[in-house]
Amino acid sequence: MEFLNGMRPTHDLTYNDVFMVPSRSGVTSRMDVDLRTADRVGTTIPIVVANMTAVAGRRMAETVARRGGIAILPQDIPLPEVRGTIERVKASHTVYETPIVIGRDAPVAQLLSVLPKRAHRAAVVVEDGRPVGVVTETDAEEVDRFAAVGDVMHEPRLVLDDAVDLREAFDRLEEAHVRVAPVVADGRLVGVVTPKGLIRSAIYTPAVDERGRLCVGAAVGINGDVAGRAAELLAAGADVIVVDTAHGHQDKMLAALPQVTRERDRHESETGVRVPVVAGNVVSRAGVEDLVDGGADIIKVGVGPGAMCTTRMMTGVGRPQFSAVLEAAESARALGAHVWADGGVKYPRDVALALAAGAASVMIGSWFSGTFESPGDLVRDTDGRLYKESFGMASARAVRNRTRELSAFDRARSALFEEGISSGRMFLDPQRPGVEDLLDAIISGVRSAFTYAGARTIGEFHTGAVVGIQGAAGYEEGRPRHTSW
Ligand SMILES: NC(=O)C1=CN([C@@H]2O[C@H](COP(=O)(O)OP(=O)(O)OC[C@H]3O[C@@H](n4cnc5c(N)ncnc54)[C@H](OP(=O)(O)O)[C@@H]3O)[C@@H](O)[C@H]2O)C=CC1
Ligand SMILES: Nc1nc2c(ncn2[C@@H]2O[C@H](COP(=O)(O)O)[C@@H](O)[C@H]2O)c(=O)[nH]1
Ligand SMILES: [K+]
Repeated sequence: MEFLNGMRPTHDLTYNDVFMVPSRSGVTSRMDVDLRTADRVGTTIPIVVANMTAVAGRRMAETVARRGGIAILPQDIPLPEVRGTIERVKASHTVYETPIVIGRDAPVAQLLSVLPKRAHRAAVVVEDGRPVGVVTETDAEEVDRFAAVGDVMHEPRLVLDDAVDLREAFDRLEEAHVRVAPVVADGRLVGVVTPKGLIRSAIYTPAVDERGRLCVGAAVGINGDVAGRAAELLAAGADVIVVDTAHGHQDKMLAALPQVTRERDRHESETGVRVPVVAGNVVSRAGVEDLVDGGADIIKVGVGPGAMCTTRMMTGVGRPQFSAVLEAAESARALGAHVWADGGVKYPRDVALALAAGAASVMIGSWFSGTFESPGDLVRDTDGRLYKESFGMASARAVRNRTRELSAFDRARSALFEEGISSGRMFLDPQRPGVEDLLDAIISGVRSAFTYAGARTIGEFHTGAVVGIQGAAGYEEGRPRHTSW
């Protein structure tokens, strides 16, 4: 990346402080852009879902991996649960969406509580493994909540065989005027498809492991039995291990990290699979160097930009994220390592700018918590707007959960040191309520940014992007106006 006209920033920059100027481009189509990442994680788009309890669960993980990204399961989730989640993500189909299955005798009230769990918002009634009914929210409108699903469902108008070609499947859905259809293999339900999902399957390449199963990562903290948890995560099939703490440039991290890389090396010698290790968070050259020295392949960068994060206001500590990523990426590159830009992403432009600064991938938390696929329950506010509750991993709420093994006194004391919001409201965008809708926006924005820079790959974008510095008025000028002024 270079600064426009050799400009030299006089202070550290946030994403809002910068813009990119177009360069002469030989990339004439946005479809010619290849967004595979160089960090050896297996992602085909540079998007990582943050290890936050309100964001990364099973549905998020499989949905994002199907489109080429990866989710990191948080360090606070008990091991048996993490194992089960990894197993189920790996068992999910790489093309077809996981169906919501409901019994014929289940009450409509139950149906309505499970429908928002998937963006396709339809459930399938299955008998002996075969789809015998499909039921949507419309079917349940103005029906008694205690009525049985069997009374409101309709027979599937279209059932597709799993050998069907994606284009043909799309045409058949359109012809049948069907919004969602079950897919079967030997008559048994294996998934569902929607027209939009089929188009996405033609655009995105799933992130898969060496055995062709969807990828998912998992995090470990720096306290407790770090080596033990890392070994368990590797045995469970995690495709990347994230060693994560607020202050990544501290002795405890530097002691924990080699324990994890040792387990990773042992796993490699036993299985032949090398699982990348990510460590963070840091924002300085020295921090990057020490973590790479400790064996990390990827450095997670960002202190304070997160939406749920109060660190900067509590401590004054942190660093404007664009400059943090720029410096960290430069140091990491010199050492053969990579950087994930973590936190503060609110628009597709922020992802493009993080990549311009040199990130291999970009981690997103809160923005994705406001989607159907995040783990929380869907809630409606007094104005009827749908939202999910989000909370920071250093909030009193998360700390209380993480320290549940400690004495009441120690738990209460730890919770005093909160550096995060305990109850944020992340509203679902009515136009983009699913995480795949957000991915579509992000990826189309990023592909477009690459063509403006004349870059076909993330590597070319790292070198080719030209970045200028702007004031608040420059940023404001770029915002759309939905009403007159
Ligand atoms: N990117 C960011 O800006 C931040 C991210 N987070 C996220 O919150 C989650 C929890 O992280 P974390 O709070 O580190 O909890 P952890 O459970 O990982 O514990 C942190 C450990 O580091 C010690 N420590 C020393 N200095 C600090 C410090 N300044 N802040 C926090 N801990 C410190 C703590 O000891 P003791 O408690 O005795 O001080 C404790 O032993 C992680 O997912 C992390 O990414 C949290 C804050 C900032
Ligand atoms: N200081 C805190 N940082 C937090 C907390 N919970 C998460 N985080 C960090 O934010 C990013 C995600 O950023 P977002 O803007 O996309 O939401 C996450 O990966 C953590 O590094 C917290 O409680 N305090
Ligand atoms: K913040």
